[in-house]
Amino acid sequence: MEIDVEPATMGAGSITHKMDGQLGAIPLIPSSASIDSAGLNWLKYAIGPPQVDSTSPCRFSYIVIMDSQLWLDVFSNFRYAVGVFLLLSLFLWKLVKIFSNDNQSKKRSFKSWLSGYSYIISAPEILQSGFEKAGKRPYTISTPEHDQVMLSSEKDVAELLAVSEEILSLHAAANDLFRPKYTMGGFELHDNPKDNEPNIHLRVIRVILPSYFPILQPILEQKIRDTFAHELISKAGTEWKSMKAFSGIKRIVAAVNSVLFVGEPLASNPTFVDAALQFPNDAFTTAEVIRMLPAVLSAPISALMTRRSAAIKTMRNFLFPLVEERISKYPRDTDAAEKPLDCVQWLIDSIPKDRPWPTEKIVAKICALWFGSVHQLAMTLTFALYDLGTYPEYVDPLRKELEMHNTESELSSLKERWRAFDRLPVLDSFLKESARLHPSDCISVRRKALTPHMFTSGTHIPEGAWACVPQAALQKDPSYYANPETFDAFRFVSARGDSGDTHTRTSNFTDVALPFPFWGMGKRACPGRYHAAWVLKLVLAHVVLNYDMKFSDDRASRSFKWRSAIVPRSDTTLLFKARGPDAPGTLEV
Ligand code: HEM
Repeated sequence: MEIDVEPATMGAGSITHKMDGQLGAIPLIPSSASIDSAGLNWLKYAIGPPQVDSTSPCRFSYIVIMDSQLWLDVFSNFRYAVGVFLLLSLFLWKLVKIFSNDNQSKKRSFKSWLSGYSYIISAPEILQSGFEKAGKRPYTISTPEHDQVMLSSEKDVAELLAVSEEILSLHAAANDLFRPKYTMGGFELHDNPKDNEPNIHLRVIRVILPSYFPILQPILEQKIRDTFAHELISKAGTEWKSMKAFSGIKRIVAAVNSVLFVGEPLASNPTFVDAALQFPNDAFTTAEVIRMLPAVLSAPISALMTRRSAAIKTMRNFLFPLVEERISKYPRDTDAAEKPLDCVQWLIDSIPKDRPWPTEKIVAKICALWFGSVHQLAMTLTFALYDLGTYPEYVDPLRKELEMHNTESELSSLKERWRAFDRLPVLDSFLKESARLHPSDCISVRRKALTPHMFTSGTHIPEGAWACVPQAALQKDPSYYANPETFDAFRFVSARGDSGDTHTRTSNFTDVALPFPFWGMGKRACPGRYHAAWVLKLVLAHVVLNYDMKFSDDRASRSFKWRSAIVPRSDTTLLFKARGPDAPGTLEV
């Protein structure tokens, strides 16, 4: 099969060249897989999960055929069954429309339909081979909804970041992706022109929260300890306990984030935490379905799939009284020491005195922050644990480093201990290497053209098209990384070996740069990256210090792909064995 990849329009002309696609033959889905009703995983039932050959991640294939047990599983979940049914109907409807055209346009529309829809099931391969052929020149990829111009040279990306947001906008791209009008109870992600303080909530996450990391770390460690233990299921006759990796980790991340966002006691209220986890899950899944349906179906289908925004409504029902109570209980002049330490409070305290916000706006900003805070973090953490299971040779160096940290920082102040923890080189490098090779998305820095834009190189972004950076390809680019396909947890430290104390970092996990666009780039680079890196380190440290860990099986494929996303499969189980009474406890700060 051939897939179209067009070099981006250079000035007036546009050339099209073809690449060999990598769609191919077809393995079967294990029928024992069970539905993770909370995740995006229903999609694998619609197209079948790719079986990735771990030695050559680019060669994989899909199946559209399923066994009867799988169909039973799908149709036992009414909402997902409706989604699958509608998508299949849409495919058929489009095909009928195409084949009712005259011969010439039949061929043309079938080709563009095919290349757009190839993107849904093979985006990682299309993006990678486009990158290899283009050699850092811009190239264009078709998706079912719009064209994407991929930029990867220093010059093009610097220019992309400098263009005004009224021309190339992240928030407009996010609105297209997540359809918040239908999936998030009505609020929009894009900048409201009447909002004079559009960035206050971002500052809370980027600046204020990190300043409290040292004080909050012991509280978070306790939460991680408790939630982790709660997620483990004992198996009779063995010391090993099991956890469904992705769903367990999502619940751990939601619990930890709840402490940081709303504080106790709400963070321990299961109804709130469940709704807060369900809200982004519902939004992602529903947005995927309605993106592909005619606009007229967006409202009824989203109402059906989100059960009339049940999760976000529950979340808001908790947040409204919380915000109002905080405003009345802690007036501005309250001593800071008496105030709760969480994002709700810091946001309230950051609002300009002379321009108070309505409760509705505070709640909407908290929900917007929450939306970005769970999924990518949970996917990154799941992939990091997969890497720990796949490359057990790094457990010892990580343990040594963490145990030494525990001993050395026993008598230090909270701040000094946190700083030392934050600087642990092997832990930081391991996570960065895991994110480099296993990002949860092959694309970063998405910007939608609100008006047409011409780059100085002559690359043209038409209105409605997106300019993006091919993250996964850049993170494996041999011009940036030696042996780019090799997992090397010491890649970002000065020395290789397992004596953690002799290492110093050559770059940081949270650094933002073109060879590592994991956090995006420019002034929109992820404001939650310090929070994310901190939580990743705390959970990984907890696992390494307290447990031996392994996979419950040795299957090759532990993720599935949908568009440019790479999502952990819900049926991977991890096994954990406590290291015994002599093992050092969790990290002490
Ligand atoms: C591993 C976890 C995470 C990854 C990989 C990640 C990645 C990203 C990326 C790629 C962007 C777009 C940047 C750009 O286009 O230049 C972004 C934006 C954003 N992220 Fe994250 N993120 C993560 C965790 C978080 C967390 C924990 C929070 C909140 C606590 C958060 C909040 C946000 C927000 C609010 C934006 C939009 C920024 C803006 O509007 O200017 N992210 N993130």
